Amino acid sequence: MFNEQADKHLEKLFQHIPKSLFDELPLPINIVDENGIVVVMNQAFLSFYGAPDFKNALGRPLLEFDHTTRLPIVLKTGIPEVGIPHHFATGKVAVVDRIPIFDGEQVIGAAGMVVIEGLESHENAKRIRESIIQSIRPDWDDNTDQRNASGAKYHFDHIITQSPLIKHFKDRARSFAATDLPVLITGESGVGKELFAQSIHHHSDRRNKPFVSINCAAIPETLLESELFGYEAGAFTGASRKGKLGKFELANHGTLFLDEIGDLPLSMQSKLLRVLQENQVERIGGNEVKSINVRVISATNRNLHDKIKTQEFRSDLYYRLNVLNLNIPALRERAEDIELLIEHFSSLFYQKTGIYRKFNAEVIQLLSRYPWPGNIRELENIVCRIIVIAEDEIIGKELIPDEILQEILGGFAASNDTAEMLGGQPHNSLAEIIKRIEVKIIEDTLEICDNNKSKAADLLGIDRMTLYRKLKAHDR
Ligand SMILES: Nc1ncnc2c1ncn2[C@@H]1O[C@H](COP(=O)(O)OP(=O)(O)OP(=O)(O)O)[C@@H](O)[C@H]1O
Repeated sequence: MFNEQADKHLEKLFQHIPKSLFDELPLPINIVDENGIVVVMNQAFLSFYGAPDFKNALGRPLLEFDHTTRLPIVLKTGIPEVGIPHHFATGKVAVVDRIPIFDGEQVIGAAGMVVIEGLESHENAKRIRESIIQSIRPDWDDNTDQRNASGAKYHFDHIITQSPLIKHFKDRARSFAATDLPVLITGESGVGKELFAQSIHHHSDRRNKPFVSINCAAIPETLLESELFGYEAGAFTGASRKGKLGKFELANHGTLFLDEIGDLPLSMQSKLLRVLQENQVERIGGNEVKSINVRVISATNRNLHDKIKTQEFRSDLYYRLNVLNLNIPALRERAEDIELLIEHFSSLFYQKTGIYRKFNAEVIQLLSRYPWPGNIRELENIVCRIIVIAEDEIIGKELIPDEILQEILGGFAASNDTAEMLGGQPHNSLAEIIKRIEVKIIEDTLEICDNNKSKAADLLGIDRMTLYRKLKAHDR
């Protein structure tokens, strides 16, 4: 079943398959245009879906008919999602592929294909599926089998973003992957430094070799040396009888990710520098020197320049590690990603649990004003926390945790610039300015709390009587 608008998409889709076969394809397919409007649905899809009114979805937004669809996300990210289990709104569960359709660099639509059990193993269906994927994106490399091959779970497709800034960093990181040089990734906690490190490994020639990571802040100083370099049998009291391989040896021919490198104790810094200079390790208690071939990616949320000034970090080690550099921006510097990430994490939650919740526009707007000190990790955590307690399908602002609301309100006050507070009259007294700020904060809080004065008083950390008194004093 398809309408006239479908032609453009079908042209792309059917480079290798005659158009007339579309309705006979045993593979359930639906296709949306760049606005998420359904332009194609084949008979197999309608039969699979089993909801008779679904054929009315043609020409309408897919989301209206199936709130569980991730095709709108694929439209935004341009990233294929292949072989993913999906719970449909009808309760059916199937393995699906979601493929963006490109015209040059531009995403002009997305196709959803149901790869049902049994159908997947059917040779014909498999061939057709591969042919469709190839015709949509001949250069696309099906990555489903690459996961976990090396211990790196993530690759660039997992970095969800619509921010030009992050897209730029992804491009830069891709070009770093083509080299074998050390990379230092800096940025606040939770911005995705490890995601970038794993993606670089995955995109490099070392992708089928190990990706080994060590958190330099989490391991006690006394154990760090044996963790990094290993030890021989009976090297010290309490050592294992068999000895132990260090992370460098484990990562041989692959990538070693040194997380929280800014917290590496000084004593270890000189040992690490020596290994990096000589490309050789010697296990504790051993007398054999072993050559190693490891690419090092390190990350830190510390300011290493400051640490060098205070002599807590060796400058020679810094220059060795910081040949290529990525400084990942905080989430608040790319607020345009917040809505997309909320959708992404709600959708992941849904895939895992079958619980579907949608954040309303006001909540998204409020959360976009929160500074997210814990960045994406914090956002993911808050999205899950809210979904778990939400009883209704649509999530409203009353479910935003109080501590987050308080921060948002503080932000409102700070963002009211001085000129506005001065009301255009530079000769206002300080008391007048403070009064204006107070009125504004109280008004914003009441608005957020739907005029519920007890809740507003709670958020402002004052008792209800004080709030009434202030409202009266300000003629509100
Ligand atoms: N752009 C993104 N899209 C989707 N998920 C993301 C993105 N960036 C980060 N995440 C997720 O956020 C969490 C934190 O990311 P990650 O561990 O890479 O951050 P980090 O900067 O290394 O943190 P830390 O400094 O605390 O080690 C992970 O669950 C990661 O998968």
